[in-house]
Amino acid sequence: TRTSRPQRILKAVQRKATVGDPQSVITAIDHFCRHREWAMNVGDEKGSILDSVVNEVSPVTVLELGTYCGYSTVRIARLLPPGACVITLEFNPDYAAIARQVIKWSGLEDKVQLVEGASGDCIPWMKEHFGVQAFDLVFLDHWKERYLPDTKLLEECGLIQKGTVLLADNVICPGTPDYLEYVRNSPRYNSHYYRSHLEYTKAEDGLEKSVFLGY
Ligand SMILES: O=C(NCCCCc1cc2ccncc2s1)c1cc(-c2ccc(F)cc2)cc(O)c1O
Ligand SMILES: [Mg+2]
Repeated sequence: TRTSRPQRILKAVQRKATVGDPQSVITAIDHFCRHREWAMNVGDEKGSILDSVVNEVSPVTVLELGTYCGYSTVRIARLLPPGACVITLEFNPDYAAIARQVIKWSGLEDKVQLVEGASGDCIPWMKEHFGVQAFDLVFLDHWKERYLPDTKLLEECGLIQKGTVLLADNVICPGTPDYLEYVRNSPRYNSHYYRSHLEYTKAEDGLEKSVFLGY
């Protein structure tokens, strides 16, 4: 059967990127998705905003919800200092298998823990299994209707503490209206919308950054 789109993305990385060079992996994926086939990576425009938030937060522990091919995992991990790490959850085993190879090609496997499973099942085990106290940064990029329930679950599990930054992709397209309403109206979050575009297109999309203010 035909290869899958994630497999074709991995091929583009193996053809165009240099092993151990995260920027070349990012550039190879962006080139493929802009000129060959669209894919749901956060992309270069929103990716630059992601980079600036990671640099501003200088997180020690990051949670990414939704790995896909590992594009944003590589963007985040390449900016982390030694000792910092990103735990990334992926539900789809085929996506996870490709992401592991993309992350390995970039040479960042020591900074990444890829967990296969559904966010609702994995989040309650985070403290026990991974010795995480609280996350400094959470990048939400998974099922759009899971953004709000998983944010509430993270709060209940004590994985969001004063100062934790939530950064959510696709708040306009496909859209996460209930999540936006919650973080923008809750007295416990300070929210800011970074206007941008849907990856590799002219359609509007953006990232919402929400800082938890504590109880
Ligand atoms: O669905 C999107 N992303 C989530 C994929 C769901 C994968 C999951 C990961 C995981 C981990 C843990 N638990 C549960 C889950 S479920 C997505 C879709 C578009 C888009 C935009 C316009 C279109 F016309 C068509 C697609 C753009 C984007 O940037 C996206 O991120
Ligand atoms: Mg996205």
